[in-house]
Amino acid sequence: ERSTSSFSYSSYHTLEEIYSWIDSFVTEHANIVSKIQIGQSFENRSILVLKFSTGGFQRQAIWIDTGIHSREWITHATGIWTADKIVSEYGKDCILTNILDTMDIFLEIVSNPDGFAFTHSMNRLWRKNKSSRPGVACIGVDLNRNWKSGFGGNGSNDNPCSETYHGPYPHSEPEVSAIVKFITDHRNIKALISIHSYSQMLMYPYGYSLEPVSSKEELCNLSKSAAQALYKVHGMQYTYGSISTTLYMASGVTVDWAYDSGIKYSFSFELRDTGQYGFLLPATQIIPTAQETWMAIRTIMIHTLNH
Ligand SMILES: O=C(NO)N[C@@H](Cc1ccccc1)C(=O)O
Ligand SMILES: [Zn+2]
Repeated sequence: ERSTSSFSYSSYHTLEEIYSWIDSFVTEHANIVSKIQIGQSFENRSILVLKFSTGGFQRQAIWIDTGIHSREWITHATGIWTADKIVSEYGKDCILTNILDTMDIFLEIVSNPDGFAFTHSMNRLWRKNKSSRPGVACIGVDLNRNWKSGFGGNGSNDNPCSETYHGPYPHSEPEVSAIVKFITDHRNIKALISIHSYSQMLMYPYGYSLEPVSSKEELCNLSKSAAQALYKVHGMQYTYGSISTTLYMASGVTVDWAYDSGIKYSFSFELRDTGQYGFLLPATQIIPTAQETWMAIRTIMIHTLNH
């Protein structure tokens, strides 16, 4: 991509197109965006994070990841649009400007690059990463079951051929350990938003337990406000609540690890739709989905700034 002006934000893109867009995007907005490689995938692809910062050092920050499940293409597309929204709103939208004048934003768009490449080449519905181990018959670990909190519990599977295989041990997967290392070393991440599709839900911990988290009132109210802000844009209804009570038991998930690591404002989205197209959401819905999701993300960010 020579420049982002020719990039279509209303289309789905390949890994190569996204990585070259990232380079153009960072070049064009070098005053506020930088690119960090936090690690390498199992198949040795770069794992890239965009950093949005207006200065300071180790400022309190917000982490957003998309694409941890490779078939959920609407999430990468939403991440890309969100990156462009952040740079275009800075200096215009006073809420986003206030956020970025105090906090940094980290955005990992392709959190599972090997799986994503595979959805373009071989299997559009591939979910896991592409790790393989001697003597193990099937490929891939579910990167949303490989985290330490509740690892191996109900709502994950110890069968390597399962779509929810948790892996041999917590943080065994390079795509997960890279994030763990980055967030742990940073020491000042205040909110984490991990974006999936589909079902139209906004959820907070726990997935590994039916027990309510200590901050359940606050997280419930915040998820309600965020869902309402989302609804106002295009009338899409999102349900909200804890993962285990709203969706199903899921152990070893990103947001449970984040919450148990002290990141109180940890949320997971399930974007559009509710099953009509599912993972094959038409590209015509990319921008509407991203627009409404932005209003929910912005609600979570301003709450994080003010608390
Ligand atoms: O990935 C999908 N659907 O595609 N659903 C998520 C649901 C989820 C999201 C966040 C935390 C726990 C559970 C999954 O990993 O099962
Ligand atoms: Zn998912």
